[in-house]
Amino acid sequence: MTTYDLVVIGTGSGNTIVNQRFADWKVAIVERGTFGGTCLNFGCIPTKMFVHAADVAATPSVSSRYGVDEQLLGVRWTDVRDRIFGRIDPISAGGSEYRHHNPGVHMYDGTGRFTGFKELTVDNVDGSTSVFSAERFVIATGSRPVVPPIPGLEETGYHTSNTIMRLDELPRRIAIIGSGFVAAEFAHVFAAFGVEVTIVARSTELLRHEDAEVAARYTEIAQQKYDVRLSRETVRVARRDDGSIALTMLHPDGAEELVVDELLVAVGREPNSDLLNPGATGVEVDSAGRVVVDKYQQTSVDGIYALGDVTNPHQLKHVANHEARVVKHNLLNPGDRIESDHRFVPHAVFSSPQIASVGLTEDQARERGIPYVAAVQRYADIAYGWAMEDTTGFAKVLADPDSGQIIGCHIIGPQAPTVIQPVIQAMSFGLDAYTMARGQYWIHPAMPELIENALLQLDLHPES
Ligand SMILES: Cc1cc2nc3c(=O)[nH]c(=O)nc-3n(C[C@H](O)[C@H](O)[C@H](O)COP(=O)(O)OP(=O)(O)OC[C@H]3O[C@@H](n4cnc5c(N)ncnc54)[C@H](O)[C@@H]3O)c2cc1C
Ligand SMILES: NC(=O)c1ccc[n+]([C@@H]2O[C@H](COP(=O)([O-])OP(=O)(O)OC[C@H]3O[C@@H](n4cnc5c(N)ncnc54)[C@H](O)[C@@H]3O)[C@@H](O)[C@H]2O)c1
Repeated sequence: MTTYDLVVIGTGSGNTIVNQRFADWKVAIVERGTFGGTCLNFGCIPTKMFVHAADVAATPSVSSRYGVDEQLLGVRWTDVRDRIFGRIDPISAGGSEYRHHNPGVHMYDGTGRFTGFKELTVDNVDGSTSVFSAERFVIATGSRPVVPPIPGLEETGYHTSNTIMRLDELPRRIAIIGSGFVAAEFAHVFAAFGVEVTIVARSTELLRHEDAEVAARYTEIAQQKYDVRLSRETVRVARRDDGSIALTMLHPDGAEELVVDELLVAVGREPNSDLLNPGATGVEVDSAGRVVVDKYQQTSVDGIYALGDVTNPHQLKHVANHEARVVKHNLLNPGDRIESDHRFVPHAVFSSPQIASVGLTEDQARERGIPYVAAVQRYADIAYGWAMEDTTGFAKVLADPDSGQIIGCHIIGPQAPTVIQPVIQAMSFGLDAYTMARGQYWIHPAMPELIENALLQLDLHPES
């Protein structure tokens, strides 16, 4: 049986590990799907390219507030789509080509599953089977969309984030089941392109994992832009004779039907650990199906590491990238391993308006009995907010009242994912709120003044 020094399973973030530093290693990479994984092909990158096009399409709807009258003449969906995938598909194909022809790496195109201790069997896409062993493995198999067991869903047909961006034409009406990241981002994209969007949420508000005030503000704004159905349980989906799709939903006051042309299911993602049969090599998996790792990203088996969505509750690319760097270091330096740092994991929702967050929400701080002071700064009260005529956005900062250390920040409004970055930096490097606010220049009148002003409003004692 062939034995490798290292086998990486999954070509999303896992692919970034193998570089020239592994030139002397005998390495194999296994991939069952599209080379490059979720972020490149089905996730972060194409969605944000669609979001940018949507932001452009939405501009005329607000331009008159500046005294500029614009008109949206049309959205050429296939041109939007083909520009995006015309850029992405060649990157995926190029990466695949490189790996298949790189003499230092053996590429297996198929689904890997453990069949013994440090033994992997790959069911290759060409129908053959390969069995090999390795000293070290990296499990980087990611996650996939959850498909809820709604009667009629399979027979009717539906989209997930894997397929929705490749539609042949824009539908007139779309329903999105779910109320998280994917629902918020695609609601913006499709609505900006002129599609009638209905969000069907089980919860009483959208983006309910955000800070309560942010979730409430987003829900309020979404209700003005989309048809938002809260507290709905979809109990049946059916295809009608005219090709449209009927959803039957229960709500606290009874039942209702919704008819649309396309259906997007966006109710979360589950780890791809089941296909891998990790138990056969002794790798532990938790009750949510996540591969269990220690602070070095090592699984319960010496020499088998895991990273990204298959192991982490934060299903985010920057987290997978960070963990890939840790795993790479630990593979190359087994005597001097480093720990991954999950102290301040930020996230952003590229919805309309945009949202960004790091650290504790107010509810979390309260529930954990952590003392804090909070301050809120509205975009409407900073100079750049005047320029944008923003009336709904704000930043909330939470800090320890005694040390001034920032413990959380939550922003809803223009460029939130960019505006929050200095706060992530301050938290990561232990900079207190007052020093952060007064120890540097803040370019006037730029948007980060939102953060400066929020920090200065914190009731810190003593104010150093
Ligand atoms: C629509 C959408 C938008 C997103 N937007 C953002 C964003 O803006 N910012 C952000 O930070 N994150 C975003 N994410 C999340 C981000 O894409 C993921 O967190 C990240 O891609 C996970 O990387 P990974 O390497 O863990 O897994 P992946 O990139 O999914 O790679 C796993 C690979 O393993 C392969 N595989 C699985 N099982 C096997 C097996 N048994 N054998 C062989 N190969 C296997 C899969 O085919 C896949 O190619 C988004 C996700 C989605 C769905
Ligand atoms: N900007 C970003 O970073 C970005 C964008 C998209 C996706 N992602 C990642 O991908 C993950 C998956 O996104 P997502 O939006 O699918 O999941 P999500 O976890 O963000 O939200 C899913 C929502 O669906 C609800 N839900 C669950 N079952 C339901 C059901 N049967 N009917 C109706 N609602 C139901 C949940 O309560 C939850 O609020 C995210 O958690 C995130 O980690 C990140």
